[in-house]
Parts: sequence; C-alpha cells; structure tokens
Amino acid sequence: MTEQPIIQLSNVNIYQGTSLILADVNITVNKGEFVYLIGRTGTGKSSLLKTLYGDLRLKEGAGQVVGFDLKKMDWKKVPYLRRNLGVVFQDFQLLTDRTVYDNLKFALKATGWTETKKMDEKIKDVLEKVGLETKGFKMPYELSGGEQQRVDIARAMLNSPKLILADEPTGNLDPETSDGIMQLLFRISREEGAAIVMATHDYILLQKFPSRVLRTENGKVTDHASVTFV
Ligand SMILES: Nc1ncnc2c1ncn2[C@@H]1O[C@H](COP(=O)(O)OP(=O)(O)OP(=O)(O)O)[C@@H](O)[C@H]1O
Repeated sequence: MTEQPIIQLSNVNIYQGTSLILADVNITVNKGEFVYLIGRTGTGKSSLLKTLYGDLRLKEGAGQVVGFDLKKMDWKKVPYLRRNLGVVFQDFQLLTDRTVYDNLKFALKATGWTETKKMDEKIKDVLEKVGLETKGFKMPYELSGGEQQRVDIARAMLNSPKLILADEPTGNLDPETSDGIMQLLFRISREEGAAIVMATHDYILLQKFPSRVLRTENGKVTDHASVTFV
C-alpha cells in the first residue's frame, strides 16, 4: 500500500476575506520532504501556511493535511490538527515570563499531557535534539535569537509531528545563526522523517541548502524541483 501524502491540496482556492489570494493550488508533499515556499511579499505564502494549519478555512477545492480533511473537518477539530503538526514562527513566540522548560511543559499540558515523568523525558529529548540540553532553566531573555528559535523548534517537535510548517524561521537571525537553524531543520526532516514546509525570503539559503521549491506568484503556486531557476 502506498503511504498517504503528508499534504495534498487539489484545485484549492485560498481567500483572505473575499479576496482570492491563490487560485487552483495543487500540491503534494510526502513524508520527510523539505520544501521551500518563496515568493514576493504579499503573494500569499502565509495564507497558504495558515490554510495548512487550519487558521484559514478551506472554502474551495480539496485538502488533506496529516490525515485531516481540511474541507470536511469540524472547526472544533482544529486543535487536534495542530497536535499533529508543528508550527515555527519568525518571532519565536515564547512565553517571556517562564523558563525554557516551563514553556515546553506548558505546551505539553495544552496538548493533553499529564504525567510529569513522561513530560520531563520528552522535554529532555527535544532539548537534546535542538542542542539546548543545558538551557532548560534559562529564561527566554537570557538566550540568543538563534537559541530562542531552537526552543521554538523544540516546542514544535513535542508531539513528534509528521509535518513542521515554518514561516520565515530565520527572518530575525544573522547569516551564521540561520545556517545553524537550517542544518537543524534538515536534520529533523532526515532523522525524524518530518516533512517541512518553510517560507523564506532568503534566496542565499536556497542556494546553500538546495531542495524543492514552491513559489507564489501572480495568484498561483508553481512547483520547482530545485533552486536552479532562481
Ligand atoms: N487577515 C487578513 N485580512 C485581509 N487580508 C489579508 C489578511 N492577511 C493577509 N491579507 C492579504 O493577503 C495577501 C497575502 O498575504 P500573505 O501574508 O499571505 O503574503 P506573504 O506572501 O506571506 O507576505 P510576506 O512575505 O510579507 O509575509 C496580501 O495582499 C495581504 O494584504
């Protein structure tokens, strides 16, 4: 039996309010794939990602993400969809009033975890994966931007998602720190088998870490096997 794709959109139209932002979107992303999402500002990258994590309702076309039907899904089920994927943002979105450990514990509790021992093991595991095993007791403001982004990625990994959606995860980072985050994301897709879709403006990263590219342009999404067209 062939495995179901992690993302499948067929003939999807994406709206913001009544404005059609992207028309006739057809995308398939399979297990462990790393896919860039590029395009000029305002062309719909965030709108596409929001559709995938259930922040924008799918109105037209058919869509499946990590086994959830975006069209038929009861709106109340969005939290379940979110448990099955990880989302990483440009601005980290950590809770500033608590430690790294407590940020991760808060996210676990919010997604239904209750046993302290299991939560501790999971937090240790994800912090090791992002190279921050000694930083659990730190407050977010005591960390560099790159370290905060690693905590955000650790948080996205808590529920072992098959998909991570990253909206400009290196947007606030210097080039060297960005390279470290890219290496981490590629390692997660390789070793954990997570598919990753990453929106970026940074074409240098595409050259350094080539992979499949989706481009938003003129109200459409085009699919490119690699970066060579840029
Ligand atoms: N909440 C909203 N309500 C109405 N229109 C919106 C909303 N969010 C975005 N838009 C519009 O939808 C279009 C696509 O925006 P979107 O944020 O998806 O683009 P983007 O490619 O992610 O841009 P950027 O690279 O600047 O983040 C823009 O014209 C924007 O003004």
